Amino acid sequence: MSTQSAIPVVVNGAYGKMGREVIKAIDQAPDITLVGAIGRNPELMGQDIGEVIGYRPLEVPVMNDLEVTLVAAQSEGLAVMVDLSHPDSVYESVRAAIAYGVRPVVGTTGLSNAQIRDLAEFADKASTGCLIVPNFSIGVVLMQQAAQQAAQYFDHVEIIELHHNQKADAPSGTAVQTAQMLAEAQKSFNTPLVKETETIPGARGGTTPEGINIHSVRLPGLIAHQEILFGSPGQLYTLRHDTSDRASFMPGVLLCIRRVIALKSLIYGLDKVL
Ligand SMILES: NC(=O)C1=CN([C@@H]2O[C@H](COP(=O)(O)OP(=O)(O)OC[C@H]3O[C@@H](n4cnc5c(N)ncnc54)[C@H](OP(=O)(O)O)[C@@H]3O)[C@@H](O)[C@H]2O)C=CC1
Ligand SMILES: O=C(O)C1=N[C@H](C(=O)O)C[C@H](O)C1
Repeated sequence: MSTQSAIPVVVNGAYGKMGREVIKAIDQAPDITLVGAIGRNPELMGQDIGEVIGYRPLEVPVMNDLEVTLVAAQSEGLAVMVDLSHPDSVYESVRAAIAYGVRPVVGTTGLSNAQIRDLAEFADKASTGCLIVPNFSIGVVLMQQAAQQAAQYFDHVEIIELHHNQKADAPSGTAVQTAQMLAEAQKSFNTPLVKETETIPGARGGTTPEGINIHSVRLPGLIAHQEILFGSPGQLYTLRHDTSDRASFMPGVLLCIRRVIALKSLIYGLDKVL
């Protein structure tokens, strides 16, 4: 019989589209317990987060003071902050969590490479685990691994990511991570055959330092989708992942909560902790 008590978790961005799903998933996980819920809407302060999200009373009030909530969480044991908020605020929130010894699981996208490097250094110095995970779904990990294999054989690749039109950042964190994984093949992609001219700026998408084009589509009716297209003379190889429900992210989120408490440094990507 295990004597370990449940892992205390704070959710930042608690009543957002992802935050609310995470709160329900935590409630159904016997080894994890919600101890804090952060949001900014002053009208919701002090209200029960379970009721705010239309679930069931959870006896955890919505708070807008991250630091107070982190201190309270830390007093309950080795605590975790799941961040599903906004690119503008995520860097500061993650730094604050590390400073208070609370392990961040970061789903929020839009962090720059420099910010990630800085957080890695900070987590290392503090010997505090931190997981940055641009995509929590297993299907995306499998697609990225297949893409890495294909990159050994194809010299031409473009990424198309498609999301709902309430998404703040472009390209998606998943697309950025996918391009970085392709770049591990250490080759130059997409050498142009002709001089290209964009008659509409941006028509060829954004280009990563490795020369991989990323195209971002934003439309109502979409959730989260990505295609990776490899081309070579006479053939096209397409990998595609579709998210039809945010439930697909929850096993990954719960896994990361369980994994991060044993870490002493920052790890980037779900694939590294599976
Ligand atoms: N890693 C993954 O697998 C996934 C990652 N994501 C990422 O998670 C993040 C959240 O996505 P989603 O739930 O769809 O977004 P939502 O906009 O639905 O939710 C974000 C929440 O964060 C709060 N918020 C917004 N701005 C700020 C800010 N500046 N400071 C603090 N809190 C803020 C908002 O509440 P309020 O303004 O009231 O505080 C809101 O409730 C995005 O970066 C998205 O890309 C999404 C899906 C999967
Ligand atoms: O904003 C979203 O919705 C999503 N964001 C993440 C990203 O930017 O890759 C993960 C997933 O695509 C959903």
